[in-house]
Amino acid sequence: MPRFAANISLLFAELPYLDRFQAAAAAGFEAVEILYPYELAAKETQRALLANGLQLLLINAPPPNYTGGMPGYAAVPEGTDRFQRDIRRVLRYAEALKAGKIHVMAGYAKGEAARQTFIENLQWAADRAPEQQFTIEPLNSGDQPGYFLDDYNLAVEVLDAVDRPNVGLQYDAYHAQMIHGDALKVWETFGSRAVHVQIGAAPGRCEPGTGPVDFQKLFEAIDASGYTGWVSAEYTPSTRRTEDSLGWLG
Ligand SMILES: O=C(O)C(=O)[C@H](O)CO
Ligand SMILES: [Mg+2]
Repeated sequence: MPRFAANISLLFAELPYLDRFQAAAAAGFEAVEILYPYELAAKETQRALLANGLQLLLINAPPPNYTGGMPGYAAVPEGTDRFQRDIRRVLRYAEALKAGKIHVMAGYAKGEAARQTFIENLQWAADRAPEQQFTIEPLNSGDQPGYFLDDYNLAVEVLDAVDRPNVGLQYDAYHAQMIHGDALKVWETFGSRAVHVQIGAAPGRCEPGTGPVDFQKLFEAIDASGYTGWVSAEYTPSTRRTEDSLGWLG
């Protein structure tokens, strides 16, 4: 079985932010990801990680957060100044929190200029912080209408054009199933490009087992592929308490 981590922006969301770290550790997780840790000074998140012996796997760029923030500027042709400013800030957070990976969000844009902008911005970020691993993740257009990166084929075309060792694919079973209708097949086709993995059932984005994706098979395929990184649970629990949604961990 893969090593599982908790995305504490979605899991344990019934608790105040700083209480989620202890809850994740008590549930047996040793690693977490946080989509938008920017509402507090990095020091506070750092303390919570340390106090609970947790490793931080991933944060999103850009700030600020879900509520009101744009989902990135990396592919927005007129957004390059904003993109670079955001990346500088995110890198400060990532350094303070020892975040292993930064998910760079593409934003709302379409067409050739957007594609070129995305490629050049990713190259800029990759060259500015060669020690930092960056990821890109296709998001389904039902949740994010107009989001540039909405397909796994497009993601690998972009990665090939970016051609930097520190920019890779973030595979998410929920989005893969929503976009292409078969999360397992998407893994089999594109999994070799993945540097980070997230899971959630589709279409409800609840815990594994609440939709048609066969997670047992998916976990076996992930193991068989040689992927040795973390698999992060990124879903909205169907239960009131997150702990009660964790039966799939076995
Ligand atoms: O929506 C997702 O699946 C993500 O991982 C994004 O990072 C959301 O911000
Ligand atoms: Mg995801």
